[in-house]
Amino acid sequence: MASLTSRGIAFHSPTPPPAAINRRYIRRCLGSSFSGVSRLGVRCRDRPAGFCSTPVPMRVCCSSKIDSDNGNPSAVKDKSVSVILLAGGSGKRMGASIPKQYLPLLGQPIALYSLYTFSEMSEVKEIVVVCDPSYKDIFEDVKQNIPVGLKFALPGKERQDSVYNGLQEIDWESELVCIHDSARPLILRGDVEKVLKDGYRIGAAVLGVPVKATIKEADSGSFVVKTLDRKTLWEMQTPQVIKPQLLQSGFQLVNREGLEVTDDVSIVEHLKHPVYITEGSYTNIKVTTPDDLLLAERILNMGGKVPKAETILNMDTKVPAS
Ligand SMILES: Nc1ccn([C@@H]2O[C@H](COP(=O)(O)OP(=O)(O)OP(=O)(O)O)[C@@H](O)[C@H]2O)c(=O)n1
Ligand SMILES: C[C@](O)(CO)[C@H](O)COP(=O)(O)O
Repeated sequence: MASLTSRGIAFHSPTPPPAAINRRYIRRCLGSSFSGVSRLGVRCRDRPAGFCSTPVPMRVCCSSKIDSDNGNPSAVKDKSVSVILLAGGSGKRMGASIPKQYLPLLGQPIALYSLYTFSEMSEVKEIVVVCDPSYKDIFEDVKQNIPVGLKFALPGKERQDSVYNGLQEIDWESELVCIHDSARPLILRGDVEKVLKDGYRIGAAVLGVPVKATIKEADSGSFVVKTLDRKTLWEMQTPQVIKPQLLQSGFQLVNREGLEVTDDVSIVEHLKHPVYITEGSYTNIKVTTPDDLLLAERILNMGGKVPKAETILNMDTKVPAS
């Protein structure tokens, strides 16, 4: 049954919408294609031990096989991570009347999916939501249901300005900053855990997936310059995890030199500090255009872990009139 909120947005909620998806369930639905076989045709667990033990920037490898945790699976301490949840964009490419991160996905605003996922992780101390003040209440309304502190920061003109504003609000005692696009609602907790561990070891790590397509470089007249070697190409996602002081130093350089970046680890790359790619999941899509909404809905419908169902069911989500 669809219910209409005070802001006139219909939220269809016949059953509690899932706030996270279950990797095992998706694997069952998709068969062996979702079993961790990389583009190189090598299963992560079949790679030789130590394959990834030397941190090399941008090296293609599978983080789950890294053995430098010294057998300690929880190297990242409890309450040592500040999450910056980016919800300050306007979603032009979606073309909706409100920013895409507040559109309902199976009855729940997109931005709340990852908020819940992070809030359930013991490593997370606080979540700094970067959003326009007129949407703050969407997060305020669920504050009492989540076990971590919520802070707010104002969006900047570009994504990198929003990250900078969020960074200024974190607790500087935190060992890691974990930056996430709220427009990526399907992030899996297991993938966050992996990228946090890699970020902790290396100083900077980013979730990514091997590029499946053939990518060509073209000149301004649309003539092919060259075909890039697909084996070396990865598509970047979020979360992107960086030690706070390193990110702050990176921002000093980027701001001083007026550099533009489209993701967060690029800031660290400018410092020539190694950045590690943690292999993530293709399902961690960024909702950018209307077809992504349909895809996200389909992926959610295939899985079904529902943390905070009572929160979602009782939620009186408000979306401001445009
Ligand atoms: N000034 C900005 C721009 C983007 N974002 C956030 O960064 C994430 C990724 O950005 P993108 O998908 O490009 O979002 P928009 O900028 O909103 O989309 P568009 O480019 O279509 O306008 C989103 O969660 C978005 O809300 C932000 O916090 N501040
Ligand atoms: C950071 C990012 O999500 C990596 O894929 C992305 O670059 C941000 O969004 P945009 O669509 O590139 O603006």
